Amino acid sequence: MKSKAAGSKPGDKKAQGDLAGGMNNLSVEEKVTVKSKNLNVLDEYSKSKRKKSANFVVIGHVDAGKSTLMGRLLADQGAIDQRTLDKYRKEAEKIGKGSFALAWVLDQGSEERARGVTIDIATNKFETDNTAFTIVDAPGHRDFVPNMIAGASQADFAVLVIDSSIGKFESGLKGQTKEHALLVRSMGVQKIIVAVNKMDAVQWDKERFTEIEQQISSFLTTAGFLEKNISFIPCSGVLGDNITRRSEEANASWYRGRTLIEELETSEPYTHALDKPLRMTIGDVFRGGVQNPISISGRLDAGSLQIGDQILTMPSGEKALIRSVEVDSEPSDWAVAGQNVTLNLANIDPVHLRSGDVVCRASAPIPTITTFTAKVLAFEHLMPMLVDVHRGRLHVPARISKLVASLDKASGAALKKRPKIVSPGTVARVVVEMDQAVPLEAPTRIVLRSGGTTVAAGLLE
Ligand SMILES: Nc1nc2c(ncn2[C@@H]2O[C@H](COP(=O)(O)OP(=O)(O)OP(=O)(O)O)[C@@H](O)[C@H]2O)c(=O)[nH]1
Repeated sequence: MKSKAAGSKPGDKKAQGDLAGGMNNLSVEEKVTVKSKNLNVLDEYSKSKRKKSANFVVIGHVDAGKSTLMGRLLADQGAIDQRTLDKYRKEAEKIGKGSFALAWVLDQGSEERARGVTIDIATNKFETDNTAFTIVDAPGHRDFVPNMIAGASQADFAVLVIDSSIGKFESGLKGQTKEHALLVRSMGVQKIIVAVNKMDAVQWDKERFTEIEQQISSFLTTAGFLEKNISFIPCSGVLGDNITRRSEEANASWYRGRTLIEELETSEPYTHALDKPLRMTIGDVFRGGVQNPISISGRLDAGSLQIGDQILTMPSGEKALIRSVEVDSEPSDWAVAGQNVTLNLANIDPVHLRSGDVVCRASAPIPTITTFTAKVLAFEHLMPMLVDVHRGRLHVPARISKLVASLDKASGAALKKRPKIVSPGTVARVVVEMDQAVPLEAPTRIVLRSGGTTVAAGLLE
């Protein structure tokens, strides 16, 4: 994964903070205590002008224009400098793919450039006045569904990109459009913004837009999205209409709604449980030198923390002290849920830290469990069978031990109790037993895989 997520190497001078200097004679613990300010983090957060953070996943059929649209968003928001953009444009023209230049802002791998298809998940960041956004660009190609699931598992909301051109909308609807939308909903994403893209290719035809709006809207509501959480924007990634600027008069003059960026700004991250117990899933572990032995990075799922706090890591049950904190690669005294952070730790052996482990506090530890019930969307036939449970980068051998019921997608009501088999496209409640105890609690997003294929994805109950 080409993640550019927060995280400097622990050898960085900056990460060591000013713990050195005149405090060389103190033990690590004493140094940390000296640095700790004992802040009321939630007060600090509400006083601070710090921007809220939001992650969104971009989904849609192959070639719907996802990368171009997001490249446009990044370029217009100033996240890409003009020189880089010009360079991409020149390179693209050299191999006769001029129109791909914007997409390259996201699809940075050379293999992807040659094929013009997004393979991996790229994370990209941009900011507005109020929010720091991270885009997880999900690929539209059929083979890449597992990557898209990883993207969806980090998302606060989704942008569904639809190709409005004649024939393309229809084939997309039969292709990944529905599959992706159903998947993000099953993973607990509640809000979806539909970018009705390539409107330039249908001469900004209002009737075409309305037809697409009606069809997608009826599908999304049966997939369990509430009408108030769905919005539609007629736009063109290539031309930039209704992305960060209003459409030209001659184009969608009939549209008075929000631009994509305005819609993103009004989308509140769905769970930033600031006042809940601390939870942070470790993404990466960095080992450094003697001075600065160990750092971890990841996103704070819930709660808050500050320099000097003692944390507990699960499942090892080991404690550690927070020496320094970085939020989005900038030094900070504290961090709250929703932020991407790097923590430099003291008093812990790195063998106790692995990506996928969970950071919490001894006063409110995350439970470690071996059995759970989940509401999942099936991609393959489900029956009592062996599976691997994936949560972020954690994966554990397990088995589906019981099919409790198949469920109505919209209401979640039981349709059939104790089915013998659940067919693809069905939402079901299942019981899963894992081979080892794992730190997991509701409503974590999980994926079930078997023999290298994703068989189901959903939420722990
Ligand atoms: N007319 C028109 N063409 C567009 C627009 N946006 C993208 N395209 C073209 O559509 C094709 C696919 O665009 P991409 O941005 O690569 O599509 P994608 O959805 O990211 O594709 P994958 O990464 O393969 O899933 C390219 O030829 C683009 O130039 C648009 O707004 N209008």
